[in-house]
Amino acid sequence: MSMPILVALGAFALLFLRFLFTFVQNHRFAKAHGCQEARQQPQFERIIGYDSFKRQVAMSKAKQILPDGFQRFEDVGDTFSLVSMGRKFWFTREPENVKAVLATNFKDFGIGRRFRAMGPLLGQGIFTSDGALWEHSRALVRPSFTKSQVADLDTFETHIQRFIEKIPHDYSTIDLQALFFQLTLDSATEFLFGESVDVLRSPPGSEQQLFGLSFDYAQKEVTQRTRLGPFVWFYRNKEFDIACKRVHNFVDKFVARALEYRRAHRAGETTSNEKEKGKYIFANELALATDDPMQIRGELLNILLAGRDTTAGLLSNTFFVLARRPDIWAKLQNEVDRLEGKRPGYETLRSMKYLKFVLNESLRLYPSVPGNSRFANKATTIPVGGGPDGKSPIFIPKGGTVAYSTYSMHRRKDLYGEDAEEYNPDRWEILRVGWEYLPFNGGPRICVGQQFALTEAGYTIVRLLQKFEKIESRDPTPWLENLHLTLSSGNGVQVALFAR
Ligand code: HEM
Repeated sequence: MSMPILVALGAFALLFLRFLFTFVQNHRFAKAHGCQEARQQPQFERIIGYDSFKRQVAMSKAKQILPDGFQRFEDVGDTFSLVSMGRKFWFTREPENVKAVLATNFKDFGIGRRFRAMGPLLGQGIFTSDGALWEHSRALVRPSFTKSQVADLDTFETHIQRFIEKIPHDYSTIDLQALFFQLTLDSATEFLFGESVDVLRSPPGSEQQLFGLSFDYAQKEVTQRTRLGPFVWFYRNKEFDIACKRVHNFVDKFVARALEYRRAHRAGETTSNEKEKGKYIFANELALATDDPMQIRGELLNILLAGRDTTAGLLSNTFFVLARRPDIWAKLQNEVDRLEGKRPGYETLRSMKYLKFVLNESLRLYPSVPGNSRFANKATTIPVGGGPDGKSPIFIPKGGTVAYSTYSMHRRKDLYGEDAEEYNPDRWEILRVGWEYLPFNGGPRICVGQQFALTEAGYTIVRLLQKFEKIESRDPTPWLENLHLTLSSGNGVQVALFAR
C-alpha cells in the first residue's frame, strides 16, 4: 500500500475513533441527565433538510416567517427539532428552556459567529462579542445607561418637534414608520456622538443623509449575511463594502473628537466641544475608559444597531394598532390629557399606567426582536421538551443551536389566555409575568437600553397625542411583518393625523 493511502486511512481511522468517543461520551451525558429526544418537525429527510430551508425562503418572501413559525409550534409542540441545510436546530417557546439558555446555563451557550456576518459593519463591540471580550464591552457600556443619562428629554424634544413638522396638516396620508426610523436615528446619534445626524431636516445628498442611507443598506445586508452562515466567505457585494466604508469614515470623526476630549480631560482642560454642549456624550465617556479608536467606533456602531430600529419598530407597530383602535386611542388620550399639555418628565412617564400597558402589549404581540438563538459551547441540556410527554430534559451537543421564538411564546393561549392573539392593553391590569414575557431578553445579556427605549417611545406617544386629536388608518390591509434583524410593519404605517 502506498504512503498517501496509508496516511489517508490513518486519518480516517482517527476521525472515526474521535466520532465514536464523542458519541459514547454524549450518550452517557444524556443518560446521566435523564434526557429524552425532542419531538421532530416532520421533514422529507433529516440529513440536509433542504425542505426546511426552502420553506423559510418562501415564507420570508411572503412576509409570513413569524405566523408560519407560530403554526409549527401549534402543530408539533412547544419544543421540537428540525434539520436545515445540514444543521440541527432545537426550536422552543418554553419559558423554562429560554431561561436555561439565557440565565441558568448562560456559560454553556454563546452567540455563535455573529461577528462573522456583522463584523465588517460593526466591528467588535457589546453586540457582536462573546466571553471575555463581551464582559469587557458590557462593563464599558453599562455605566452610560443610568437614569440621569437616559432621561435627557429636553434634547429629545427638539427631535420630536422636527418630527411633527414633517406631518402634513391637510390630512393627507403619511407613512409614520419611515419618520420613526428617522427620529430614532437622529436621537440615537445625538446620544452616542454628541451631535445628531438630523436626517429629519438634512437635505437629500448631504453627508448626514448618506450616512443614514449607508447604515440602513449595510444593516439589511447584514441580515442577508447572517442567513448565509459559513457560506458568507464566498459572498461578495461591493456596495456593502462601500456602505461600510462610508459609515466608518463618518463615525471616525466623532471618535477623533472623543479622543481629543480624553486628552483634554487628562490635561485638566475642557474641550470646546464639551463647553459648547455641556451634556452627556456617550463617545466621550467611552474615550475616558479606552483610547482604542477601533473599540470606540465598534461600541458606538453596536449600540446604534441595537437601539435604533428596535425603538422605531416598537413605535411603528404601536401606531399601526392605534390607527385601527379608536377605543385605545381615546383611553390613552384620557391619560395624556391629565398632563394638561405639559411635557412629561422621566418619573411622570413611569407613572402613566395605561401608557405602560400599551407599550407592554405592543412588545408582547410585536416584539422588536421576535426570535433569537444561542449555540452550545459544550455538551449541555435544556430542561423540558423531551420524551412523549415533553417533560424530560433534552440533550444539546457541543455546537448545537437552540432557537427561541419570543413572538410565538408571547402568543401562547395557555400562558396568556384564549384571547392571546388579541391586542388588549387592559390585560396588564392583572397580568404578572416572568420568563414567558421577554421583549428585552433576560439574564446577563439583558438589553442595556430598556429604560432608554421605553422613555423615548413613551415620550413620543405622549407628545403626539398632545398634538393630535385623531388618527385615521389609510391602509385597509392587515398587519404584515417586515423582518430583518428586527421587526416592524411590512406595509409601513399609512395614516392621516388631525391636529387639535
Ligand atoms: C424597544 C426597544 C428595544 C428592544 C425591544 C430591545 C431588545 C433587545 C434584545 C431582545 C436584546 C438581546 C439581543 C441578543 O442577546 O441577541 C437586546 C440587546 C441589547 N440592546 Fe436592546 N432593545 C431595545 C432598545 C435598545 C436601545 C434604545 C438601546 C441603546 C440605546 C439598546 C441596546 C442594547 C444593547 C447594547 C444590547 C446588547 C446587550 C448585550 O449583549 O450585553 N437596546 N436588546
